[in-house]
Amino acid sequence: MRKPLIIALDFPNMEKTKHFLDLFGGEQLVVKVGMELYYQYGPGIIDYIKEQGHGVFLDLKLHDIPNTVKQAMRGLAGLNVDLVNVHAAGGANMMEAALEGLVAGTPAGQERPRCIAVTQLTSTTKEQMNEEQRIIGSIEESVLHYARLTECAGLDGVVCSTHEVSRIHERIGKGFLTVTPGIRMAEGETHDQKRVATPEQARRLGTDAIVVGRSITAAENPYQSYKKVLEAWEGVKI
Ligand SMILES: O=c1ccn([C@@H]2O[C@H](COP(=O)(O)O)[C@@H](O)[C@H]2O)c(=O)[nH]1
Repeated sequence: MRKPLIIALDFPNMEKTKHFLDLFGGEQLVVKVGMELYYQYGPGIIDYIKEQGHGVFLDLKLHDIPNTVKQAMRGLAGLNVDLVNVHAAGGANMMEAALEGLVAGTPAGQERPRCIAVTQLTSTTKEQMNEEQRIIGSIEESVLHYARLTECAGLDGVVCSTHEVSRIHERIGKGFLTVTPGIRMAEGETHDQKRVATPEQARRLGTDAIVVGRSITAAENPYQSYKKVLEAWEGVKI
């Protein structure tokens, strides 16, 4: 099965989003809708993207008390998205509640969206984690801890950086999804990302899906950049 390249649609408005998607003609994509678009347009933006036939990862990173997250997930389950997420730092009870909400809100006959948890953001360094979050040890230890917690809560996988993928697969198993942002071409600018990797590294380390934003969306020719990242990710000439 083809492993997804998820394009992060971090655009300021609907017009720019539509213009970007039009560049791909009829090609079926998997895209990520985050806070920037969803907080402005709500379910309407999801309906529009689904109508175009694209898969959707709704990246809202829920983090609140269990009951609030449960009820929010119940609502999101009705949007027919493929993947949603929470912050693992919200704890096991919150993650279990998220799953309960998703199961309860999924319309009969539809598959429930898969649910993953953010471990340590790819913009976080070890120093920040140690000093600001007061979590001791290495990033890898913290990510692994959150991944185990996520698995125990019954979720489908995690968001992490490419560099933690092999340890997670080794400890938890290959069926546990690893979705990795922080993807950059070797020559690319890293922006605010700290734990970055190239698409080739992600493929070699066994990542299940990569999330790519600015390397494609901010490129002069987004379609050409998409093809370049896809070739590197899939390891074949397209
Ligand atoms: O740890 C995380 C979790 C989520 N993201 C999201 O992925 C994209 C990355 O965009 P780039 O432009 O390729 O940096 C963005 O939407 C983030 O919200 C992440 O980067 N790291």
